[in-house]
Amino acid sequence: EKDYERKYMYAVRYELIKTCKQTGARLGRLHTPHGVIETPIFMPVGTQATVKAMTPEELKDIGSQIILSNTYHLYMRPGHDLIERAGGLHKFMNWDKPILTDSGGFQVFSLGPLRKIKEEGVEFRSHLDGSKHFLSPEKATEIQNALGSDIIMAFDECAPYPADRQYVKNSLERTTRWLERCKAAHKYPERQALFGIVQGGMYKELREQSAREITAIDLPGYAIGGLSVGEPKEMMYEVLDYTVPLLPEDKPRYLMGVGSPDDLLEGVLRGIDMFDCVLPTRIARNGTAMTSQGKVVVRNASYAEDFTSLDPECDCYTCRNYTKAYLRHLIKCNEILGARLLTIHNLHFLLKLMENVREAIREDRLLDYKKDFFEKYYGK
Ligand SMILES: O=c1[nH]cnc2cc3nc(NCc4cccs4)[nH]c3cc12
Ligand SMILES: [Zn+2]
Repeated sequence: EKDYERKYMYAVRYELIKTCKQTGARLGRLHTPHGVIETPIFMPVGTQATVKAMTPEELKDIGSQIILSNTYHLYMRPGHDLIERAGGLHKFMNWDKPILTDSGGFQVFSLGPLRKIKEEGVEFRSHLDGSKHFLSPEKATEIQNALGSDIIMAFDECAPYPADRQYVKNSLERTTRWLERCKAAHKYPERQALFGIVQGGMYKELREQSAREITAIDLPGYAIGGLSVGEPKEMMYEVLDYTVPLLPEDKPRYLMGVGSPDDLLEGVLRGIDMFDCVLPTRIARNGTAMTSQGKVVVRNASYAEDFTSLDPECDCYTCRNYTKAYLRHLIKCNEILGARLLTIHNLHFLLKLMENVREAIREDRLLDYKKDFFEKYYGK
């Protein structure tokens, strides 16, 4: 389309197709400048402008609709200005579908003692060479504007777990002030959608306060942050139980950093539309596969002479062409092909799971699907 058409296009528009009668699950479509995304959706993580070990073509072949990348990492290396001169992140990494970038807050806070938080922003030392840097709502927004991602995340503070109530309250209130500053600094709201992030730790009243404050700021989508930070699963589900209903129905809901198959299903049941997690790609590289029969640690000696497919019920390239014995061999030798083949399978497994979930919502049988999946995958 011509430039003037793009000017009047929404950056991101959520279309709610149906809500499951049995549960809070939703079927939706997310319209973005780089294509339409069917939700609920799992987003593979490509921290340094690559989903590790995968080409864009392989990502498309397994059904990836959108990928994540990281503001902090790309700012540190190769630099957001270089990527801007390359024509933006899509062009730089040759990915023409949607991209979501996290704002860098979480990564900087994960640096631990290397950082100092102030109202203005966060001072930290580079994990690469120890040099001093400063990230603020304005800087994080400027970086994401330069990267050109379709969805950009507000610069927030993900409170550590556990954290005392007063700390979490002060932190969520600063995150709200930082969101206002991100929205004010955002240069291209008509083509990059800024999502706000709800914080509040594990405290019901603070989650309600954060949800009220963040959704009072009109934005194309909202995320739930501050979870998947080491808290018990049941605690995360409880926070979702009372936080998700406070988010507007007509906007996408993104649960950051989640997750494993059970967390994805529990999140969908509670009305979450978008997920991301490094798990499938990370465990693939050290030899663990998610299969229809549950986890298979293919590097275990028991598979040394197992000449059967990784997952008999999977139709991915890896399961159609290689045996567990061969995959084990590759992983033991730390061969690059081992990481590639297990990554292809694990991502395909989660993307296929979400495709099955969308179909189950369409046919109002999500609870049955979840029960069957849990019995096969977790044996319970
Ligand atoms: O509040 C958040 N704000 C912005 N980004 C996040 C990313 C997040 N990722 C996880 N968990 C997944 C993990 C990945 C590596 C260590 S934990 N939790 C997260 C919380 C946030
Ligand atoms: Zn497979």
